[in-house]
Amino acid sequence: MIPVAEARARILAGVVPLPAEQVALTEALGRVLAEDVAARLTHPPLAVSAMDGWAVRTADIQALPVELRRIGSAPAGQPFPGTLGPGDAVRIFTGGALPDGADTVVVQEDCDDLGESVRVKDGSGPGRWVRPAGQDFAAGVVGFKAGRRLGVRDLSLAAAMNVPWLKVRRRPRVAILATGDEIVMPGDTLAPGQIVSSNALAIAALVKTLGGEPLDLGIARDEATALSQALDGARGADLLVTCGGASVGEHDLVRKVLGDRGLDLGFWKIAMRPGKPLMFGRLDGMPVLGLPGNPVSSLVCALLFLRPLLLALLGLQAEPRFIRAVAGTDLPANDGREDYLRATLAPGPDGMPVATPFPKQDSGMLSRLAWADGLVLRARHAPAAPAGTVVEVLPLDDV
Ligand SMILES: Nc1nc2c(c(=O)[nH]1)N[C@H]1C(S)=C(S)[C@@H](COP(=O)(O)OP(=O)(O)OC[C@H]3O[C@@H](n4cnc5c(N)ncnc54)[C@H](O)[C@@H]3O)O[C@H]1N2
Ligand code: MOO
Repeated sequence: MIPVAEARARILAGVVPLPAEQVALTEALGRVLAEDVAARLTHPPLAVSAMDGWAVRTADIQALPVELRRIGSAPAGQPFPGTLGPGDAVRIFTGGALPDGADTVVVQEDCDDLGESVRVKDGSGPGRWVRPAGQDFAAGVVGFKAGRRLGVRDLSLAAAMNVPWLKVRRRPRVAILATGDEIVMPGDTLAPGQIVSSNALAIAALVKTLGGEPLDLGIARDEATALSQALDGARGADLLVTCGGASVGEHDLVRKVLGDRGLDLGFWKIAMRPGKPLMFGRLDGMPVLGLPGNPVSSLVCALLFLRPLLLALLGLQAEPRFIRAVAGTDLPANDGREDYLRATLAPGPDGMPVATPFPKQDSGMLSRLAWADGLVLRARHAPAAPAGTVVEVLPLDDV
């Protein structure tokens, strides 16, 4: 059994980000930028008004009230072509270009529109309610750097920068194979002894959440030919994930079948709970992760190994991010397997959350995983720790 950190290091060794592809802005949400994005224009392109009102010269509004001559108007998109001279005013609207000669805007609430003229009753110095050209960004300014996962606000900025297409990392294609004679699809009628496949569905959802493309290879029976045939479907994938059949029983055939197909086995079995029988290798260069069948083991392994691998393929920071919390209960001494305890998180008195592991941690109990807020990390051979001890927690709020 190798330690968790070593297993992850071996999985990530030599992984390079996938090639880039170009997508329309409308398809870019959640994708990871492969190159810096620079503004293709200056915003605002010229000085514009921030309010509906009147564009005037500060020199003309020193003594108030004052009546100024209306010489035109400047709605957004239709700049006033002339220049303001002494005593002139131009009706202006939010987003309208500030006319030449004007240096300030007075909001319409502080003016009386008299038709041919305007009475200005209040107003302040130069630049008031004026958005200078380039206040937001100038052409050529880098809005985002390569390696950023694009969110809703980023799409808005890219659009404003007049960038209608973006170079992003190709989505990792992940073939997912569930195995087991007893496994049926959710919604199927169950014969005695059968159970519903929860793993493959969850793994596919995780892959999608991370920006990958799951490829469902279905459920293979515990039989070498069936397994081997199902594995044919992984051709062209960037990564193969199997669920179940990873342990030592005589029905646990995955490793053998993969071996017959030429798997270059990296490791099998790690010092971790849940997830001991995790397997990793390469099949014609394609990484293969053999997840244990127990549903909790499968998902926890996916979070600690599959997620980093997918992130690395997308060129993102791959190491899991832990937060600190205080233990809500006494923690017993740990054995030689790094332990990940499903726990609730509650606000603590000094700002640090309190992590309270569920009393029972069997790796078949998905309910506790779904109800947990985080996984409390217990190092190998960690001594007993009383409630209140600071612990590391892998948050589950994003999965
Ligand atoms: N003698 C030993 N037995 C076991 C060991 C061991 O070291 N010695 N390791 C245990 C550990 S730890 C784990 S984890 C499991 C993993 O076993 P497998 O990967 O071979 O998984 P299966 O035997 O196929 O299934 C285990 C369990 O999970 C259920 N399962 C399988 N696939 C799915 C699925 N897609 N969705 C939901 N549930 C699934 C399956 O029905 C079993 O109940 O081995 C221990 N045994
Ligand atoms: O690793 Mo197993 O996941 O302990 O049940």
